[in-house]
Amino acid sequence: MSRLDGVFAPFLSLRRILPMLWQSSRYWTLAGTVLMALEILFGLAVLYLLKQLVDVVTMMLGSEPSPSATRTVLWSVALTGGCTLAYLSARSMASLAREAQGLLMAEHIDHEIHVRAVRADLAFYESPRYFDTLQRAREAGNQRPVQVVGNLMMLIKNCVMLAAITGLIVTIDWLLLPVLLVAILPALLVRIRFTRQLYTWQRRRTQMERRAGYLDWLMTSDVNAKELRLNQLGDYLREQYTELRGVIRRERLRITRRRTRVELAVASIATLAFFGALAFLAWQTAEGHNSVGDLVLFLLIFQRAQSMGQELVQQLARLHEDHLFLGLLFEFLDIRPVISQPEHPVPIPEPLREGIRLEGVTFCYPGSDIPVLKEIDLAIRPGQIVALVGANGSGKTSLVKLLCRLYDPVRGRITLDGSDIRDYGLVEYRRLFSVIFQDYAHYAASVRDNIRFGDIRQPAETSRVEEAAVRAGADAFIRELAQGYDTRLTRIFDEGQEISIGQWQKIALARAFMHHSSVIILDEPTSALDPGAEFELFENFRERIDHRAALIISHRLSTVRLADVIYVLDKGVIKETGSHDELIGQQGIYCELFSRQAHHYR
Ligand SMILES: Nc1ncnc2c1ncn2[C@@H]1O[C@H](COP(=O)(O)OP(=O)(O)OP(=O)(O)O)[C@@H](O)[C@H]1O
Repeated sequence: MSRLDGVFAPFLSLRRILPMLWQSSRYWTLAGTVLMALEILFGLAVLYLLKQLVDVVTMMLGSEPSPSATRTVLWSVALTGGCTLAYLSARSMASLAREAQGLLMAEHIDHEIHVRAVRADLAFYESPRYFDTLQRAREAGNQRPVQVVGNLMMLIKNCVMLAAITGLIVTIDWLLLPVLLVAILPALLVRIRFTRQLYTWQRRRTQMERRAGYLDWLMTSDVNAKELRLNQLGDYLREQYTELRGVIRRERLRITRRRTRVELAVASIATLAFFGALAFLAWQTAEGHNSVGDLVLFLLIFQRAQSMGQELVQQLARLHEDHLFLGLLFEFLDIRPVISQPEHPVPIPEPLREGIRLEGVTFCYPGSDIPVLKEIDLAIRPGQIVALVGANGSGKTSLVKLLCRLYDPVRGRITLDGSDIRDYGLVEYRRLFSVIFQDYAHYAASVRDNIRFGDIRQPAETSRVEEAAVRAGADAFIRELAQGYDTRLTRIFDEGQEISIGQWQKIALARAFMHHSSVIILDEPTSALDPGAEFELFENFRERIDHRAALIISHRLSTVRLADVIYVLDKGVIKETGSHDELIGQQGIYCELFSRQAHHYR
């Protein structure tokens, strides 16, 4: 990118920012623009009136004092004072408008980020590259867009002011114009160069910053407090954190040191230019080519112009910096989900006749070409209970993610009543399922909401929450809590209460039962339940789930016995299929696993 491009690039951001600004705060945008115009107008009027005042007083010095001349001076003073008051009021109101604009724009950007974050594919959160984009968008901050507009307004204001003052300087001697340029331009180029360097460095360091943030979270969050203390990890983590912060600090200071050196050189050139010009003017004045007044005027306004120029440089540099960081925000806002909605979705069959089938499904996670599922054929018919068993990492959870269309297969297809699931509306299709994953959510909300989140379309006071809790075997312990269903869970907020892991799991189960879906998917649903609770859950499981279809993943083979069909996954491949009795008869992997577990129980 050329230097000139660098200077003008920030204005490109405005193409996207201005419509956002207009959308988020029309009233304040209009008010802010009008007030800024008034501020410039009154500011210039004050300068002009001051000059007039000095002219009038100078004229009076050479003439006799008279009441009319005194009145003129007093009127002139009053007018200048009035304009100054108007200027100050416009400036204050403009700053109020900018603040209001800023708050509304920040909310708007937050909203845009949240919409994209919620819609983003699951892959987004499972890939560090994408996750960095989110982090950088967050760092770009929600204040940047409004800063760009604020800076631009100030820039326009300063440009108008500087033009007026430059005009005055040229009236002294046009040769002073190149001197003024030498005093301003190099500083501008230097600032732009270092802003770019800082930006590139920050982009490179996102991962490191995120890692430091993670270590900070490890040391300060309650989630890991127990392990951290028992394993005495505190010192180790602190050292790692200090080391990372040290690298970040040193690198940043290196850039700032370089910048300070170059800026000092540039400031020296500007000072040389100023004193050179002063020497020239002093010589000209001594030779009688200039008046002493010109010399005084030069001393008064050249430095003012120089400081305005520096402000301008800073505003341009800030605008440039904002533009770079806004690029990061736009990068995130432009990410489109890969799991997309068809243009003309097929209506979901009601009720399901054939159910769901996986036909030759192969799947690799994005960024990897190692298949975690290979040529999978599997069917879940309406009302059928299907179980999936297999060693850790054999691909069970990945298969559930494909079923729910959190990912699409790389090869093969998944069908619902014969049609590819990519032909159905995404939201409608996902609504067919209620799922609890192994790492189910612990919401810092009331017990009622924790369950209702399984079907948020239900009203806040729905009796379905209690029904779901009864089905999950959670009702009894919930009623014993201090505020029953209204008890707030987790200790993140005041009055929150913590419950045991098994109790959390029962609440997660209730959340899955809350939604009257066509298919219920339970990934390790009883890993934390006591044997009594587990037995009760599966004793009359079919009635409990209203004879809907279910997919159960469990390492406890006593649990999967009740399934109509059991699939045995091994390294992403289905090795055995059949009912419990059939698989025992096959004397294969399942039979061996079952015998081993049964042996332990005996
Ligand atoms: N987000 C991911 N990105 C890349 N690879 C992944 C991701 N999640 C899982 N894997 C890989 O996919 C394979 C299957 O993982 P999966 O979670 O499906 O196994 P699982 O059978 O459910 O295991 P477990 O019984 O331990 O829950 C593993 O080798 C794992 O490393």
